[in-house]
Amino acid sequence: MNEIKICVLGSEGVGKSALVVRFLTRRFIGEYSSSSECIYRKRVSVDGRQVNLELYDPCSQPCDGRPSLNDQILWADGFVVVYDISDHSSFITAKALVHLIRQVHLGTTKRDVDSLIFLVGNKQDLCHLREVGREEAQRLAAESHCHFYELSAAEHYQEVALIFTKMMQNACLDSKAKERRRRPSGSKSKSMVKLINNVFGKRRKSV
Ligand SMILES: Nc1nc2c(ncn2[C@@H]2O[C@H](COP(=O)(O)OP(=O)(O)OP(=O)(O)O)[C@@H](O)[C@H]2O)c(=O)[nH]1
Repeated sequence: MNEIKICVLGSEGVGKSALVVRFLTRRFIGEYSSSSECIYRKRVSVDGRQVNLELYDPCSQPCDGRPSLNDQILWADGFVVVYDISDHSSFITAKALVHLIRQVHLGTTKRDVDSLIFLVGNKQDLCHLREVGREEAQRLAAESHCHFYELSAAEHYQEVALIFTKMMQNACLDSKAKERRRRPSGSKSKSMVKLINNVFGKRRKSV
């Protein structure tokens, strides 16, 4: 795999841009434009392998030419689904997004993307305003077989970097597994052809 596409989804203001910018620049800036969508491109090393990372941060405001949610989901290999721990409605949206991603991929690409969905509770620094319990989010992650992290883009760099790194590693493993699944059947059919040729070749000789 030479390319990994990650889409960051979640309701308005949960900190999607903050997470992406934190990962790419190590900085927390505070205010980000929400009227434009961005695809960030970066060449990264994943377990010693060079890959092109594309990170999609969609805009929450309606804007011209914005791809539909389904198209965004089909475009991506992996998903960071973000909610704000101090806003329960954002968790409900995250839950719906996790279910939608699984449905869309299982229905259209027949891909099991469970290992490539990361549910992320952001704004952990606002725990005095917490509306979403850790256990509630852990339950959703367990039911949906996806990964779960809680962090603060404002305060943590290492945790943010870990999420994106793990996601890229999983995407590479997923593509390797796919290649392996394809290869044995290819070599099996090749050896089957060889076997058939041998059998018929021998018969022809004996005639
Ligand atoms: N306290 C706190 N505030 C945060 C954190 N992450 C982001 N914010 C703030 O939350 C607000 C929204 O952050 P954005 O990164 O613009 O959120 P978004 O999800 O990209 O927003 P839209 O593009 O409008 O959907 C900003 O004021 C950020 O400073 C965090 O970890 N802690």
